[in-house]
Amino acid sequence: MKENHEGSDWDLRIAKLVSWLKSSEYFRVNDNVFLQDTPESGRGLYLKADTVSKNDVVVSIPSEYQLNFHSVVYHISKFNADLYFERVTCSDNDRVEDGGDPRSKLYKILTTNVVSKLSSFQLLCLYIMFEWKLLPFLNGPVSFWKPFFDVFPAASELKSIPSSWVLLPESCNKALFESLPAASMIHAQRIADQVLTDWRTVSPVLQMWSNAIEERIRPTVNELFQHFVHTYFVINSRCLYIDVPLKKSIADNFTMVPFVDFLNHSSDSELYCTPRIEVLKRGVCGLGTFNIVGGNYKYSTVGEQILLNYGAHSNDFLLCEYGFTLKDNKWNYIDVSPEVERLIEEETTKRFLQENGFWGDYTISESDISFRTLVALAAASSSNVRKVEKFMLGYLTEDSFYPHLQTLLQEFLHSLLEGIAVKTRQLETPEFCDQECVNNILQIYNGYTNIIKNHLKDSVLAH
Ligand SMILES: C[S@@+](CC[C@H](N)C(=O)[O-])C[C@H]1O[C@@H](n2cnc3c(N)ncnc32)[C@H](O)[C@@H]1O
Repeated sequence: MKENHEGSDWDLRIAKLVSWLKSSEYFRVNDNVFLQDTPESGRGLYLKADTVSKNDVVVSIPSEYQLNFHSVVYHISKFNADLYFERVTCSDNDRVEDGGDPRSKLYKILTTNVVSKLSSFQLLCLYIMFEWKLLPFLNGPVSFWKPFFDVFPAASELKSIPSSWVLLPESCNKALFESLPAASMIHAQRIADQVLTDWRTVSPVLQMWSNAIEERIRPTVNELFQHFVHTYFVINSRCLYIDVPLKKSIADNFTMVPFVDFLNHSSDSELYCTPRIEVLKRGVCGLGTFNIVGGNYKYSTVGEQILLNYGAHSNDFLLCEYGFTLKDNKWNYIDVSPEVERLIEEETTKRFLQENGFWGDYTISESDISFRTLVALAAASSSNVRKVEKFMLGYLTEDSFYPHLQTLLQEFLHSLLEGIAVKTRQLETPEFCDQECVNNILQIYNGYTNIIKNHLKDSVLAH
């Protein structure tokens, strides 16, 4: 991690966050844990004393301190009576009098019709960006969420996210994008395209709000876009799954939870802490109290990190969504689709695989060469289509293609290793400006190498 969080300013911000959360009697942080910052993974929670065992509550954050589609709609409705969603928008008693707060005027544009067309991401980007980045320029009101915003990561802490290299003209990592493995490059480009789509949707509103700021200090369109990208990746790297009744799409089901978002990731999904949501405790606005509870692993060594599992994610995925990679990651796999597809030279073989739904999506993980990959390689190694068809249907095993398939597989794995060696050597040249970002990519290739070597070892033993 890049930013130094040590020192009194940070301590003060954390103290203010805790004091804000303590306004609710339901806020809890386990007495046995403490917050610490390390150069490797930034802020995280660690064991201070005693133990954290299965089902022990590590953190508990009530609904009204979470940012999600429901709580944002509720907060906007305090300034806009034209925004109405049953049992979500505020009652007339909670509405803010139009007494000079600029939001009473600016939030008017967010009617029920407008808001219901926005995704969770778009609404949260819009709202957080306004309350965090623009409201401070409008003399007077302070956002309810300020203590939460004040502990958000700085833009510099999100610089390892590859989509930002292509989105931000000033990124010094632009050249690195070409060195990404294909899987990361495709994923990062997809995120960058989504950021631009969302920007196109919300930027007219943001620009209108920004025009309310005195011209002398008003952000330019370019600055607005930078704030937007920053806000986008803050949300993306810190959101947690929750059921959002107002929304249908899975991508809309998330919430942002202070303090819980200090927990770092572990690939061991079965062992470490897990979320538990108490939907009956929805409070005045929101989706339920968000608890993190201990899992099967019992924390008993003082100083060890309390970890959460973000999902069964490979290093390609972690880099693109969160901007980090793990040294050991059991969920790593290699997408070898481009390389396998290049091997299939015969047009008839390609058509045969396409017609049978076996074209593309070829992967190799530590434990498996996927069946699809074996079928495609069997088709490349044999001219006997009937035999490949029987293999496809499960009537034959890959051993029926011995020795051609096994030889082709060995050559294929060796050629993958050579390709990785070339990419790795390119990354070791001094032309790249940011070693931390380079190291993340090297760590992905290293994971690939381990997977391939494992299969080469197996195939040598098998034959
Ligand atoms: C939900 S936040 C966790 C808190 C974060 N460390 C902080 O300082 O605010 C997610 C971010 O933490 C970092 N992170 C999480 N798990 C990590 C890990 N195992 N190793 C390195 N960085 C990690 C990544 O930068 C990621 O984007």
